[in-house]
Amino acid sequence: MASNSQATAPELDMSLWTGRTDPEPNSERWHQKIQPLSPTAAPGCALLGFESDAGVARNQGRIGAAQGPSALRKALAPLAWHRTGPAYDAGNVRCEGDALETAQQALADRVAALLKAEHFPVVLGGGHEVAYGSWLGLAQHLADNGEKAPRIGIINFDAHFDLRDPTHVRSSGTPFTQIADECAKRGWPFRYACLGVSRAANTRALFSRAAELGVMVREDRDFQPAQLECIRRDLERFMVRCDHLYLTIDLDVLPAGDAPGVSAPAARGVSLALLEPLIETIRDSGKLRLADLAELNPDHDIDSRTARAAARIVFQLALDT
Ligand SMILES: N=CN[C@@H](CCC(=O)O)C(=O)O
Ligand SMILES: [Mn+2]
Ligand SMILES: [Mn+2]
Repeated sequence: MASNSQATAPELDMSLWTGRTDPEPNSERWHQKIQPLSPTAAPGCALLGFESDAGVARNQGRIGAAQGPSALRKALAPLAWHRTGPAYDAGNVRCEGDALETAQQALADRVAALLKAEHFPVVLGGGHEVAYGSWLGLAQHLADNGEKAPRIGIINFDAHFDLRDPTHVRSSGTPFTQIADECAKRGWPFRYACLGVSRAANTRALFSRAAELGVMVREDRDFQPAQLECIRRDLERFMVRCDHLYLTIDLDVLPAGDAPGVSAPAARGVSLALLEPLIETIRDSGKLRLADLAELNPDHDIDSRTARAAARIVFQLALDT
């Protein structure tokens, strides 16, 4: 629960979960199966919204991602149900005004509680400032469990490194530098893979910082069908060196035509057809503890394309058979 008045946890609103109902047996859709999270719920996939675009505003981007969680739920609601385990709606954490740090801490507390209850949290952003709160929740949980220096692997599908200098402004452009700083403070290794990076959208300073931090980088142009197996093998080598994985997907990694509803659309991007097999590899690794989706901005979406792509990714991540 949010611990103060600046980041509130609005009542769970299940009214977004509507859609087509088929009369045949075995024809359920997400809106018929998802349940409001209760404290005694059996372990399952728990969706938690992060209603924030304060980080995007600070990063001089196009605001609107605070409405992302609702748009994503609406797009997921009518999708067919293929899970065996339960799925829950855990409500939202809302960032009030510019109170980003408070909201990130509230998100971390909620994520840590979900992990403690053995759920698989999928956080629905929100700008990519969601990543700092998500990671902090996993870190809190692992520290509470007595892990001294957990090897957390962060896998970010993104056109951007989001490794800007956070000294003066902490924003949607700084979460991974903030995490690197936090890891250094704690004496934890920082393991970060950033896949789908656009060279044109990231300065030389950002490439240098990525190199200094030992980031695994694959550019958007590396994603060719013939190279997919090679990228998968590299990713597997990265994952072997980690105990726990945190997957974060910035929807601006997709081509702008597929995902116009983001703050900073990618001129080139990587298609979902190429990303999906890698997401499945990560899902099936046995190490994935937490995932989030960032930057869905319904104000700039066209015919819910971005929301539908995001929902498809959540659908895929939640498959357990
Ligand atoms: N999360 C956003 N990241 C990008 C935005 C780039 C832009 O607005 O053009 C970044 O800071 O690099
Ligand atoms: Mn991005
Ligand atoms: Mn990003």
